[in-house]
Amino acid sequence: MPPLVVVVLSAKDLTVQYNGTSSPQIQNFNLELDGGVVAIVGRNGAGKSTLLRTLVGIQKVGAGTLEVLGTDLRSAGPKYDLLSRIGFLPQDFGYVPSFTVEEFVMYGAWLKRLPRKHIPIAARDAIEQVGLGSACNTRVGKLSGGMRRRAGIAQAIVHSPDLLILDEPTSGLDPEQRISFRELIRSIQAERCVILSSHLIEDVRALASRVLVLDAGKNLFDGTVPELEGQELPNAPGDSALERGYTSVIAGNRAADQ
Ligand SMILES: Nc1ncnc2c1ncn2[C@@H]1O[C@H](COP(=O)(O)OP(=O)(O)OP(=O)(O)O)[C@@H](O)[C@H]1O
Repeated sequence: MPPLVVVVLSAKDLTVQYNGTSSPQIQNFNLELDGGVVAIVGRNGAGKSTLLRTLVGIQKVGAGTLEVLGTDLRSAGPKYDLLSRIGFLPQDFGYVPSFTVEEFVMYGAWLKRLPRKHIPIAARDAIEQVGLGSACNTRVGKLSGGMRRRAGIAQAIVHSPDLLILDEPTSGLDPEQRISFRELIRSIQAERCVILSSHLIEDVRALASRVLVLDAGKNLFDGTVPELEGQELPNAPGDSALERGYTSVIAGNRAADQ
């Protein structure tokens, strides 16, 4: 018998529009996902954060359908069960500056309804995984930007979510930490699906089993890293085949729009 494929996410003709804007920020977006690490790339304002915010129910679905871990995101009412299975690191995440790293991560675990007796150990584990063990008692407000982002990643993984959604997780990390972050994602990807947005092509190449190129809210490309490299057009700008493939996809779409 073939293995059972569990659909993590299914979006069909998904359209999302902020109130007061004249056109949708996400247009007819389609995606079926059953695992792996998916990287969403696109220029500033392409709609990456809007899409990720919609996947976790912060931004509402305009039209089309969206199911995440079997929950229909168009349905009304609280979605505690779904949210307890998702880890989300927004681009600009909130924190109480006076909390220590440990308190910050424990608070995240409590919000995710982890049983009280498991919280201290889960928090310690997550903090160790992001390499912040020695900063456990440091106040979050005193951390450097990159260290604070690592604390954010620890908070996102503390409840061992089935789906991890990270908005530009490596921005502000130093090269060593970016390498550690990739190792962390590799170590957790076997058990859970990861969706991340990134402007950093090396991170995409190192991590992604699937890449989506988003431009003006449209999904222009959905495939593997080698397939995106294969989109390269003659004279396309970029320092690597992947960058050239990416710029070619964007340029091809602009030419088609004119
Ligand atoms: N709250 C909002 N209200 C109205 N428009 C918004 C809002 N948030 C974002 N937008 C608009 O939606 C579009 C997509 O923005 P979004 O932040 O999703 O892009 P992005 O791809 O994540 O960009 P970046 O790479 O700069 O983070 C942009 O045109 C942006 O101006």
